[in-house]
Amino acid sequence: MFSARQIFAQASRRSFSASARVNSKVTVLGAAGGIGQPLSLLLKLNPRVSQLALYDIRLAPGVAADIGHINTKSEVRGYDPTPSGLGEALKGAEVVLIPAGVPRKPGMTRDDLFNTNASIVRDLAKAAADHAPEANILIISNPVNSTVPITAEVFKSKGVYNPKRLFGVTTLDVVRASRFISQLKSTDPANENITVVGGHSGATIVPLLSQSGYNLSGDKLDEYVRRVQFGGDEVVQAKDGAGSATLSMAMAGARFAESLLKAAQGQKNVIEPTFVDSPLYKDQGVEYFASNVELGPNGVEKIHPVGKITDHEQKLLDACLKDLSGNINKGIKFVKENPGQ
Ligand SMILES: NC(=O)c1ccc[n+]([C@@H]2O[C@H](COP(=O)([O-])OP(=O)(O)OC[C@H]3O[C@@H](n4cnc5c(N)ncnc54)[C@H](O)[C@@H]3O)[C@@H](O)[C@H]2O)c1
Ligand SMILES: O=C(O)C[C@H](O)C(=O)O
Repeated sequence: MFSARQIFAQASRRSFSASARVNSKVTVLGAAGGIGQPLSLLLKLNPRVSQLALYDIRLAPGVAADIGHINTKSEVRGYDPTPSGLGEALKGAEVVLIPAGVPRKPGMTRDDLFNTNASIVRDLAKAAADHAPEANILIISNPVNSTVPITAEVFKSKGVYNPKRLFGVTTLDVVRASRFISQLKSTDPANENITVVGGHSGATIVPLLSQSGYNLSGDKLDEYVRRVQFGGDEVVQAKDGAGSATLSMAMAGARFAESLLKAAQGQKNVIEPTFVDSPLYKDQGVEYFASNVELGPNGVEKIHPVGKITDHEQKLLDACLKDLSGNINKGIKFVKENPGQ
C-alpha cells in the first residue's frame, strides 16, 4: 500500500526531465472548508508544490499551522480575510484552486447555489485578476457550469482574460465514471479512464462508455449513466444535510492540479477532461464545454473533439448542450448586471 506522498514522489521521478522546474506556488481560496482542508493536505504532500497559500474567511491560519508541520519541503502560509491578506495569498501563484462557497443540501440542485456562490466567485475572481492575472485558475465552486463563465467575464472586464488558463474542475465525474464501471465489471478502477464530456450537473454530465470499449445497453446502461450524472446527489443524500462530496473532490482537485503542474514542468501528453472556453459547440451557442484537454506550459495546449460516439450518447449530448447554454448564459448575465465594486 503506497501513501499519497509515495505516489506523488513516484510520479514525479517517472516524469521529470533533468531540467524540469520545481518551484510552484499554489493558492487555495476556501482552504478551511470541507474540500479545502483535505485538498490542502494533498497539495502539501505533492513535491511539485514549493509554496502553499491558504486563504479563507475563517480559520485559514489554523489550517496552515496544522498542515505546515508535515515533513515535506513546501512552505505553508495561512491568510486572513483582509484585502492585503487575499492579495498576498494570490501574488506569484502559478495555480489557484477555488473551492469557496456553499455546498448543497438534499433536495437542492447545483443551480440553487447560484445566488450565494456567484458573488463569492465573482469577488475572488476579481482579486485573482488583480493579483495573479497569469495564474491557472481552477474553479471547483458550484454551479461550475456558471461559475467558470463568471470568472471569465471578470477577467475580461479587467483586460486579463486568457482562455488557456481557466478550468472548471470536472475530474470528479471521471473518477466516479471510472469507479462505477469497475464495480460493474469487477475491473481495477486504476486501469479505467472513462471520458466524460459536457458540464458538471445532472444531464450536462455525459459519460462516453463506448470509447472505452464497453457496450452496456438497456437498463444497465441507463442505471450507469444515471449514477454518473447524479453521483453528487448520492453523496448529498448520504450526508443528510451536512454537505456534499468533500474527500473524493479533494482527491479529484489534487489530481487535476498535479496534472497541470506536471504539464507546466515539461511533461508531455498530459490529458485531463476539464470545462474550458471551447470551440467545439460555439456554433450552437455553447461557449464552454468539458472534453479531454491536453495540458502544457501555457495551460490548455489542445482541446480534443468528442470523437466517435453511439446514437445513445449523441442523445445525451443533445440534452447536455440544451442545459449548458442556459447555465453559461446565466453566469455571463450575472456579471454584466452585477459587476460588483
Ligand atoms: N466541482 C466539483 O466537482 C465539486 C465537488 C464537490 C463540491 N463542489 C462545490 O465546492 C464548494 C465548496 O464545498 P465544501 O463542501 O468545501 O463547502 P464548505 O462549506 O465545507 O467550505 C466552503 C469554504 O468556503 C469558505 N468561503 C466562503 N466564502 C468565502 C470567500 N468569500 N472567500 C474565501 N472563502 C470563502 C467557507 O468559509 C468555507 O470554509 C461548493 O460550492 C460545492 O458545491 C464542487
Ligand atoms: O453534488 C454536489 O453538489 C457537489 C459536487 O458537484 C459533486 O459532484 O459531488
